[in-house]
Amino acid sequence: MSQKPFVKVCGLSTETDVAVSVEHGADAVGFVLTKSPREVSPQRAAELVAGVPETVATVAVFRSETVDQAIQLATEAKVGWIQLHGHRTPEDVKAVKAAGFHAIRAVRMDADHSEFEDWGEDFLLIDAAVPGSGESWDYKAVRELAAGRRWLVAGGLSAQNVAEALEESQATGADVSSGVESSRGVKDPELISGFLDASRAETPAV
Ligand SMILES: O=C(O)c1ccccc1NCC(=O)[C@H](O)[C@H](O)COP(=O)(O)O
Repeated sequence: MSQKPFVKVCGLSTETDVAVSVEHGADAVGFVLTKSPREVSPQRAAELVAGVPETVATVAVFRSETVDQAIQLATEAKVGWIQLHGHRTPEDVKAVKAAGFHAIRAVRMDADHSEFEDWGEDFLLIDAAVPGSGESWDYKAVRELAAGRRWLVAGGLSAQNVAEALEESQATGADVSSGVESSRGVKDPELISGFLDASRAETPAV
């Protein structure tokens, strides 16, 4: 990859983990506002967002919520971006954008090809079957399907495989959660900084 990848660290819940992500060059930080071991309230997300510089994107993540609920909760959390998992429609993306948010739409790597079409989102996020599960997959499998899109590769990434995943998939960037945790839902600052450094490393020639 010749351009610097766009890297998002997701599922943050402490000031320390947000600060480490920002200091080590994260382009986006994510807060899970849906049922998850990483769930934070919109009020807690707003406290964390207050410590994020404007140059870094703040993302609220949703799965089972309707788009109207997501917009309401994201407004309370004071984020600039909404990430939608689950079954979605082009109208959902339009509603997010019309409400003044940037949009990330998440799809499973094995979704119907029609779901990889451009619905007007800022990024497509191509993930494992279960979001936030730490499951890896064959990142090069969607390379042709996603070519020409702005998209993030996600699912089972860590400092050990992110550079290779970016190279193989030709994604615009990467998203991580489990791979920077010491146990489920508990982020590790050293793993966060290691991931961010590794995501910008060139893949060694083989
Ligand atoms: O992280 C969660 O628990 C979660 C729950 C419900 C919907 C989305 C969720 N996470 C979304 C993300 O952006 C994750 O970072 C992405 O799925 C990658 O996760 P991981 O394989 O753990 O790195």
